[in-house]
Amino acid sequence: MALVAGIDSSTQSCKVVVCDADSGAVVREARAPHPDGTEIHPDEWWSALTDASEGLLDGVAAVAVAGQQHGMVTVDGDGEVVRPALLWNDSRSAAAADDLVTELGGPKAWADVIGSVPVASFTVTKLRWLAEHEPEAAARVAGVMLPHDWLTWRLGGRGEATTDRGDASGTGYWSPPEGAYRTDLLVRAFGREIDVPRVAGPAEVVGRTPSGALIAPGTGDNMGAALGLGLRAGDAALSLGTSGTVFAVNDQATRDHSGTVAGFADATGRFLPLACTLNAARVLTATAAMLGVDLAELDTLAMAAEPGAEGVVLLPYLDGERTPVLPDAAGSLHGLRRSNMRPENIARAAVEGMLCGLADGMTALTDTGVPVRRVLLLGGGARSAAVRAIAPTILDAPVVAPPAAEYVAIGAARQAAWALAGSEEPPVWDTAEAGPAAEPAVVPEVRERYASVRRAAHGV
Ligand SMILES: Nc1ncnc2c1ncn2[C@@H]1O[C@H](COP(=O)(O)OP(=O)(O)O)[C@@H](O)[C@H]1O
Ligand SMILES: O=C(CO)[C@@H](O)[C@H](O)COP(=O)(O)O
Repeated sequence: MALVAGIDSSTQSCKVVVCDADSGAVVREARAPHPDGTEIHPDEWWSALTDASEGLLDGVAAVAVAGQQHGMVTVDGDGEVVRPALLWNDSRSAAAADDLVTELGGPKAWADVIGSVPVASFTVTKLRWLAEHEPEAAARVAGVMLPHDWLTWRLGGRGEATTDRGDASGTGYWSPPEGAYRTDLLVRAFGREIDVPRVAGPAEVVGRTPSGALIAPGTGDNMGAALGLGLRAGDAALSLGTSGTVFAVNDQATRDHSGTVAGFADATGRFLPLACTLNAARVLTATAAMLGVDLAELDTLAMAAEPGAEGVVLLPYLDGERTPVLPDAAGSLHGLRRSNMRPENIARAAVEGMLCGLADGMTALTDTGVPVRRVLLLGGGARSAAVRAIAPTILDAPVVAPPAAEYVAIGAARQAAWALAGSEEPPVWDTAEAGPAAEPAVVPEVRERYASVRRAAHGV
């Protein structure tokens, strides 16, 4: 039995799974935490990866890394890290994003060229911020990589730097419709040309680990999840990790001029239109902490309240927000009265608020012409019984919760198995076989009230 490994280096932790290359069955797995913060030295990711994979990779024939998207890793001419990486959820480059959008002629101009309208998450805006705010560090930069690029490069002994089209599509200087770097946009942002990783083919072998395992190109974490779930036409994944994402695999490139849907590429040669919120599973942990309960008790409270939480609405912009673009917003509770100010309603409002933002993302996705006939829940937040119970009251499509598993890491392992097999298509794995879907039981007033509170509070 050949074994392959997949690594998910995400915002809060590094997860490693080892799978049977033929069936995808998970043979063993481990994880290690990442430090909190929106600015992290990449050595922290390496150390978590090393800790999590300790003793796990023996006998593994191929490996791939899927990583949190967009993070800016800058290296000097010797390959040394210039400054800690700015992560996807670091909003300091919001003004740089506005400037870049205006300079190119507005949101449509960006969407037409790269399929997305850059916001502070995108690497291109972080490069502009660095050039403007830290000119001495910027002067030492010889190259820029994404988190998964840098880890893949380290695994391979710091040889050639590579990336894949999925993760490259979140930089803002690689165009999914054109399938090529737009060096002009990188130079526009940073002021000069710097090295970028070569974009490898979806199942190319890009190196070997010191123990001889093949290294596949890896990808962004959402693209990894799409591979791990085996997303098909009509499926939308709704991931509740640190970020909330809703995405689908599509044959055509997406260009959403409103910017709500990012027109990313996937890890197989197709496309991955995606909407992303900055506040997802941590809305639940923060609400549980505020109420002084654990996550299971939060579930019980939320499920004891009526849909709509008797009028209580949480706008969950605890870390600012990306969709809608409100980088400086704070969260807010609305509709409190003496009669409804109960923990049950606050818990329910947290789950509903988190899901309403993603329901809006799903509507934007279908508005671009992507069909959604089924929603698959994944990520840490999908382990919540309340989320699984409440999702059908908010999302206008049948909802399924595949068995709880690390689908990003499994997707990376599937890519590794693909590179190992050298086949045209990825191996067929049925790791995400889900039970019956919960039919939608939408309570329209919940989203309507959420939207009217959001408009009143933020004008969007
Ligand atoms: N049963 C649960 N209910 C609610 N949230 C959960 C549950 N289990 C895990 N989480 C949350 O999921 C998050 C981690 O999810 P994960 O998808 O691994 O995130 P990331 O990939 O961004 O690091 C944490 O914030 C954790 O508190
Ligand atoms: O920025 C995005 C998508 O565009 C995020 O989805 C990141 O890729 C982080 O993922 P998680 O750590 O939340 O899984």
